[in-house]
Amino acid sequence: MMQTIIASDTPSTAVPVQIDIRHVGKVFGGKGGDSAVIALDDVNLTIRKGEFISLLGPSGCGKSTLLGIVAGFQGVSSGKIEQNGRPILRPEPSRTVVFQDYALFGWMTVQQNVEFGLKAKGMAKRERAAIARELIALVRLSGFEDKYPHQISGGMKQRAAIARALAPDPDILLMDEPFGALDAQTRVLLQEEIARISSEAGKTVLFVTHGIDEAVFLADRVVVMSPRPGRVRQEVNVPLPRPRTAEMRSDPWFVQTVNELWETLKPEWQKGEEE
Ligand SMILES: Nc1ncnc2c1ncn2[C@@H]1O[C@H](COP(=O)(O)OP(=O)(O)OP(=O)(O)O)[C@@H](O)[C@H]1O
Repeated sequence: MMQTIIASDTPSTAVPVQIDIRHVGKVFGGKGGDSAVIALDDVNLTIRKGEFISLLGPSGCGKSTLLGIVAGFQGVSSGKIEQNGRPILRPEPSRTVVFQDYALFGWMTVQQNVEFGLKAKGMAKRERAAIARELIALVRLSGFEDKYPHQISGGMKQRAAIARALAPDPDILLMDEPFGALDAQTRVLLQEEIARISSEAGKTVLFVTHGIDEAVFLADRVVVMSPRPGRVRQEVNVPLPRPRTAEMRSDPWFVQTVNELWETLKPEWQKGEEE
């Protein structure tokens, strides 16, 4: 098996821990004759402020379940999960989520979608309009403020969804296969965009993906999960400097790491295909 690589730019232990996942287990079903599914088993993960973590693994290894637990959508069956030392019990604006299917409100313009969370918080119109405009510029959608979701492309919808998720100024941005529905070229462009946006916004990010190259390209640390039961099998620190740029995809370390991860994960992917 591949060696876990410890990079020289591993976030210092002086950087505060933001999310602390300790011995987390999650079981679905098992009542009334159902067979239980152990979605997560003894998962441990520490996420430090400002880190970009990719959660990588084949279908069914519990990535979305873990992201949902960090979001506060669902509780743990065992173990504990904390944000800044306090248990995560419910969804909060300090942790926002970008899903694969955009989840924009179809009856609202881009501007209104981005303002939505700020309006819900009771922020005054001028202030929220100014914040939304800034974020729309950050995701390079200036000029499209008044468009409705059906009037813009999939990639633009996902940019708008990212701006909307950044609007409440969350501690952590949770992204569940956000580029999964996009064509290959748009996906590559958006990967470069999120690398830039997360650096510029200085956000902690937990990014769920099946894509090995996407996981390595974006992350400070790739957390590799294995299925049945879902566990963390390996962590790879990524020594590539920030901001990430397209040419880093041909860096020998990048190419070798993607290949090694593929060799490691291939049997599990093949097994998943056969099921
Ligand atoms: N609400 C639920 N009820 C029952 N089983 C569930 C539920 N949610 C997830 N599971 C099961 O838990 C396991 C982990 O699922 P999860 O969706 O977290 O995996 P994943 O790695 O995100 O997969 P994918 O990449 O396909 O989205 C799977 O076996 C799945 O069928």
